[in-house]
Amino acid sequence: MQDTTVRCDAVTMAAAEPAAASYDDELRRREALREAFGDSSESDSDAPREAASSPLVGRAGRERWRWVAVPGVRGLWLCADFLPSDDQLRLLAAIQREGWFSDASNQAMRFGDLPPWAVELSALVRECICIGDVDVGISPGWTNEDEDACPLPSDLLWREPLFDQLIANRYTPGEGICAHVDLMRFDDGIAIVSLESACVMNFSRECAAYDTQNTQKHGESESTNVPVYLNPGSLVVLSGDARYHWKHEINRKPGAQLWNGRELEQHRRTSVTLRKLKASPN
Ligand SMILES: O=C(O)CCC(=O)C(=O)O
Ligand SMILES: [Fe+2]
Repeated sequence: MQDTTVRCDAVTMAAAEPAAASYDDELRRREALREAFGDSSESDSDAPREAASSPLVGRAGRERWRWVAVPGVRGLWLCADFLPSDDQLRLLAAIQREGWFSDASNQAMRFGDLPPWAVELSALVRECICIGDVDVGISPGWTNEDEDACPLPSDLLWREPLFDQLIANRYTPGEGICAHVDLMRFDDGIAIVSLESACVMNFSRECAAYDTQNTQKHGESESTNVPVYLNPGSLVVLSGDARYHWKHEINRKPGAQLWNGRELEQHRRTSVTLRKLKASPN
């Protein structure tokens, strides 16, 4: 067991030393560009500016951004089409180039000085939250103008840096992550990008059980479960209730990955989780 990211199967971890964070500057964006496209794209003066400023997503991706509030879990938002397929491949290639994963290691953590592609990804998460369409769906009592009707409260959205910690997880078929709430040393506002195999992430909340007079049954509780389908290229954002009061879990044991009554085919899955460390008390 490590961190709160309790993998259901044995994993090892390649952790880096914390390093000083310098976040969103132009130099890093350029490095990210080189990383994703190679040197040639920078010297290509005919390249459109939009493409040059964001290697992980083209304009087509941006136009599709649509946020859905997951019914029943306050603070849980899904953007299913965050990364189009070619951008997913580019992100995977950038992760692959880090050389983090091997037979013995399927998780990597980085603190502070994130790789350029992760800095770029963080900026893209912010942009997606800012400009993506919002659909509050059947969330009771919300309108699209509500403070709640935004994937991240503005104090989290505009903090600097937005994220300074990442975990990349690689799951082979059958491997998942046990139910957990992320450690309290991480601040509110967590983003998870899914790549490769689709999966169902289950959110569960312990609720006290009540009898017919609505009095709590001694020592009893019931669990509310909300399954969320995470397709490759999707982004989920957790804050508030979803981050602190709901556990999340991916159970990929045979028979457990059910969606619309059918079992999902399992392949390798890679995810990138972005978080922000809480300031340490001096
Ligand atoms: O792999 C995922 O999608 C979730 C990872 C996670 O929950 C974590 O690292 O805390
Ligand atoms: Fe987690």
